[in-house]
Amino acid sequence: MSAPAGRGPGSSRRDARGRERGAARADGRGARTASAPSQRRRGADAARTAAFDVLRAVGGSDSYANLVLPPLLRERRIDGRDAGFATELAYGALRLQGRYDAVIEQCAARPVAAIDAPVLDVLRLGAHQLLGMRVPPHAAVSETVGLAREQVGAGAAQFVNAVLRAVSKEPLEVWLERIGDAADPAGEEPLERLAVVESHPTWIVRALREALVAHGRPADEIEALLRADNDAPRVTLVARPGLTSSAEVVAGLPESRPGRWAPTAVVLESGDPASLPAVRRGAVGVQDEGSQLTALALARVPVEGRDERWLDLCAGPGGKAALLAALASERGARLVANEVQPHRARLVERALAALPADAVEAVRVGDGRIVGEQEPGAYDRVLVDAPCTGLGALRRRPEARWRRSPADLAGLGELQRALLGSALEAVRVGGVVAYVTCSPHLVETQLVVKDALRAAARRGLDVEVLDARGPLRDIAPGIDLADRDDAQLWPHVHGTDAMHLTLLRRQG
Ligand SMILES: C[S@@+](CC[C@H](N)C(=O)[O-])C[C@H]1O[C@@H](n2cnc3c(N)ncnc32)[C@H](O)[C@@H]1O
Repeated sequence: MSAPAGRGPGSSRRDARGRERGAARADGRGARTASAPSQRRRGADAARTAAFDVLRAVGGSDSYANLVLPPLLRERRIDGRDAGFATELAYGALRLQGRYDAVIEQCAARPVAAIDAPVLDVLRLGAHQLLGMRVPPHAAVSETVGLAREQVGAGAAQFVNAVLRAVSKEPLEVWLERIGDAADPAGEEPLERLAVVESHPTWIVRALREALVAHGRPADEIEALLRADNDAPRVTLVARPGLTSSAEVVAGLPESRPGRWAPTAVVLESGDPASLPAVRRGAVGVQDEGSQLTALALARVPVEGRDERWLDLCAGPGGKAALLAALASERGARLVANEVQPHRARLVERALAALPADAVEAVRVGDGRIVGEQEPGAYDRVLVDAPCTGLGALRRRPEARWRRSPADLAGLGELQRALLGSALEAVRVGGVVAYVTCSPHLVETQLVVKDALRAAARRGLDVEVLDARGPLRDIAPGIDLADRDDAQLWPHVHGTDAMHLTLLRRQG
């Protein structure tokens, strides 16, 4: 379902010049900010309406919140604190949807499946203001009731009023106790309790806990991990070597600081990265610090002899390709970036545009599964940043946890095995392959590597698993890694996405 009629760009809330009606926000006359909601009296404000439209687009037409919201804010000229409010409201309501639905069910005395979808979205927004943001209860209820009246109708507004008043009667801690008890009345299903309280599907909680344990971390860290998934991540920038440095970026941006691990990383404390001149000219990109570490580790691990041709097998949209090409350029090597989807290959071209021409041999559109057969032994370093469930980046993709299902693992697993198999053919003897996922799910990480090594052995390839801790510790001294050859990063430990890295060398 698309955004409700009349609420999209150019709707009745915009005047003939496309400006927000009534508020004269840009002039400051009578401005109402989302962060001072108690001062508002009528209807729904622009920030809440934007958040509502995002939830509708995500729930109704399978859109991605982080693709819908930024252009919507730009079109409606919502900026500054209002933009921050709309973002926190939409993303928070989506991340914590499981928790809020359980609260709403108790207050509405009916299952959420029996509530019309637009009304449920309004209730989720109200619940997040009451239980997840510091919006005064009176303002949260009255503004959200106004939103319901405007978007769904008077009858719905009454229902929303009654439910949100009930929600507002208890603080978050009481609700967490109640929904936890409802999920686990006998006290025998702690994962069910955790799943509802920390707002993750149970299968994901189980998979994340297994991955923690397999990587030498205590099972009870799962709670901290789920909480980290519920926090809004900071924007991390990558300073592309040869084009700029993290020190230069930090010196030019008062609202930034160096990253924790990667020498290329800069944390942006506030502001829109797209507006930064260095980002516009391609010297700097937006990239999670864990992603940076995986690309840096592939470039760091020693190879014997020739080190001239590097391959990024699954390159779109090009974040790691741009970092790899920058690193390749520094030592006279060249990158081939391959991507199966033409529109994503175009994004790779754009990401690589700022790099010296001799750093990039080609950006190709092609199926990575056959590159090994087409170009056996042609590359010195190969990155397989495999398509995956993205369970390691749930904090960045607020709706992803509700979209994914265990059934996704089968199709992705087949693709991941084929891509890694192809990479092991494409790398020369003595060269290295990095297998990377932004998922810690063991089926996508350890199991894929195990199967791909077995299949490679059947084809007569001799492949050694390298200790990824060496290059990672060279890059990030003191980084906390398990006592295993492969490396798993975690949001609650490292502050990065839960990136997985296995490094492999062709021995024969
Ligand atoms: C995890 S993303 C890569 C992210 C990228 N390395 C970056 O840092 O921006 C996986 C990519 O693999 C691509 N892909 C999926 N199947 C593929 C295939 N058979 N061959 C090559 N690329 C494929 C997807 O379209 C997607 O762009």
